[in-house]
Amino acid sequence: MPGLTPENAEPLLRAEGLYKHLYQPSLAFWRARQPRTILRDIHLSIQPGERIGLAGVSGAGKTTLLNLLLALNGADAGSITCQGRPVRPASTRALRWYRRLVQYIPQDPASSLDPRMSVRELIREPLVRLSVEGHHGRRIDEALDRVGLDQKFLGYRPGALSGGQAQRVAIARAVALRPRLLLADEPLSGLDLPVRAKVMQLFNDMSRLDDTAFLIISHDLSVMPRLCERTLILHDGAIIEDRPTAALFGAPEHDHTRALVRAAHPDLAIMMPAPAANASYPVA
Ligand SMILES: Nc1ncnc2c1ncn2[C@@H]1O[C@H](COP(=O)(O)OP(=O)(O)OP(=O)(O)O)[C@@H](O)[C@H]1O
Repeated sequence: MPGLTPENAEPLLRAEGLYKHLYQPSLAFWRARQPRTILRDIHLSIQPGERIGLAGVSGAGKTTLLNLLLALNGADAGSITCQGRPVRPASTRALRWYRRLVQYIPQDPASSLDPRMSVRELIREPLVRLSVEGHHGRRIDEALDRVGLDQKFLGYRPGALSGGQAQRVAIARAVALRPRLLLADEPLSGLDLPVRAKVMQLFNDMSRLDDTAFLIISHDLSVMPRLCERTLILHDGAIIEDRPTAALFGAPEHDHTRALVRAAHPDLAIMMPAPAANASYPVA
């Protein structure tokens, strides 16, 4: 029997053959409702510590896929497993173990954080909701420290935070649960350059030091070389590329990817090193 190597080890998260259809009412009442396929035959596997980018233009299906991976919606076909266990939208209780392993960092946290709660309450809330045992105060201090925010912010409410500070509170909420995978939706958008650099450094450290995996979703391909070793391109509901980021930027296989690379940075393609089978891209 072969040993358990990274190649044959069960990934942290595996999606196989996912389909999602949308049933739109037909304008002609005598015709049956016509399903529209939003996601088609999605295969995806995420190993511990991997940083993967998922890019695609508006309407490509990123949010729909994210909602399946977060078990907020069910797929019409295919399966998702986490550490070998099936993941299905079910009761909150049944999903508790999954929510502790897989956390979400929302786009635009400034507007998604409850304005009535202090930073301390915001970070504690998921620990209570998911019945995390142990000393919550210690976890809150640790999470705040991890995202580089001073303890004085614990008493602040979201209205008193800058965009970058709110983003870090949103990350601290997820980090306090010590998740194995973070799904981050446009995590750098709206941040100024120094804060962007801090968030990128944090993600990099978490993947290297704690083996936390990341799936970073963005319509902007230019974030991928800075953050992700592997990049997936979603186009019209299908993954058309899944390759090491440097290889993808060095020699995009699809016209659609070429257009995305050009839009991300006109000079980026020629700045990239030649693609190699095991290429990885240095994170700034
Ligand atoms: N509830 C819905 N009703 C009608 N169409 C929908 C619905 N949800 C998704 N769609 C359609 O499914 C497709 C994929 O949408 P989705 O929101 O997943 O794309 P996206 O890549 O996340 O786009 P964006 O970057 O703009 O958020 C789009 O064509 C969208 O119009």
